[in-house]
Amino acid sequence: MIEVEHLSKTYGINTAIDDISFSVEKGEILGFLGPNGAGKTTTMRILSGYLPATTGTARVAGFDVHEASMDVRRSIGYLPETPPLYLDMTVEGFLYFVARIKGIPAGDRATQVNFAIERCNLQEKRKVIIRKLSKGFRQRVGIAQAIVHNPPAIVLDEPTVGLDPKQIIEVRNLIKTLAGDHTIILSTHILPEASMTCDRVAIINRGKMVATDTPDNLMAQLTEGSGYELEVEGNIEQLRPLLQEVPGVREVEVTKTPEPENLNPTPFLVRYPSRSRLRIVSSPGSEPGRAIATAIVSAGLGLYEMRRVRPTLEDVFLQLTTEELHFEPEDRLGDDGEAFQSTVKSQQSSDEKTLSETGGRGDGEAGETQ
Ligand SMILES: Nc1ncnc2c1ncn2[C@@H]1O[C@H](COP(=O)(O)OP(=O)(O)OP(=O)(O)O)[C@@H](O)[C@H]1O
Repeated sequence: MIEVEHLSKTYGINTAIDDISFSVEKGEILGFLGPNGAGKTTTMRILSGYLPATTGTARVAGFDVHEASMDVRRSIGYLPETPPLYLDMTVEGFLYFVARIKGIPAGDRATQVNFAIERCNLQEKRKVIIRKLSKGFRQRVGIAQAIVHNPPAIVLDEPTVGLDPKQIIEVRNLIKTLAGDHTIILSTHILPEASMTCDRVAIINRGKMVATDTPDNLMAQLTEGSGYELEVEGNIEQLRPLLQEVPGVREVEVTKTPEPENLNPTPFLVRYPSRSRLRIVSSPGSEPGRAIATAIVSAGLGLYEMRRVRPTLEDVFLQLTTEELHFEPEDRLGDDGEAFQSTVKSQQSSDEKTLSETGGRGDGEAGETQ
């Protein structure tokens, strides 16, 4: 549905995007991630026909953005970071206005406006002046104006920025319901949002595409950050060499040692002063959890908590977009610009398997309400 090939854009001497290529299949939601100034908005504006590229091609629904820009505009709905709303119009009046601007024939406008109002759940607000709406409802009106002509593709630039947690969930759910019928590109800074909402993500840094894959695949291949956190009671120095011998264990770090009772100034604040906390880093692809638990129990120590730690999309993002990359050579971008084939399974908290006195944290939606 959307195909981008070797797209570049320069502003004077400043290269905003540099030879990027990607595609989005029909019905897919692609998350477009990148730090500030990475080139996301520039790419989205080119795709939406609002900005010419310097070199390269982009096609939406088969139409070239340069050669058939009017067809492209008919095929795409664009929600810029700041929704273009006329605050003194009613929701309905504004959508009729947009429908006319977008060239919808007069006889079809009522149907199309009703379609957008229903899809965005704005029925109760259709007669309300936009100025009086909350930011969340204004964002829905912004999405309604993007879909009023029922385009096959939708481009949303930071659609949840500035919304409160409840509004974020509502807009996110709305985006999910639009997928399937529509192909969606969604830029966001909220990485759990990308994990939860998007089928695939594309990560752009300094104008270059550094990764495109499903969030799960990207996370699954991250070499750093997999391991376990444990709470153990007993002689930790006796245990440490045993753990280091377990196949798949790369590093054992004691993060909290037992506190000598006479040195503990506030014993009532420390529930378990005799226990240690450990962080174990496992080798990529290994699964030493069972052997770790066996080693601890066989050594006669108490195992009170064992929690798997998995890299998150945030870890992937940081590794790909910070200066000091820590990848092994085979995990880096190839010199030929070949996409990064990388990184870690499942989002950290939702899949954490906790073996604990108090049970699992079960905070898989931790990012949801931030
Ligand atoms: N009109 C312009 N003139 C000159 N430089 C521009 C212009 N628009 C964007 N740039 C530059 O191009 C680069 C990419 O900007 P762009 O807005 O596409 O990034 P972004 O990823 O959307 O950033 P953000 O997340 O902050 O919105 C930046 O270095 C920016 O300063």
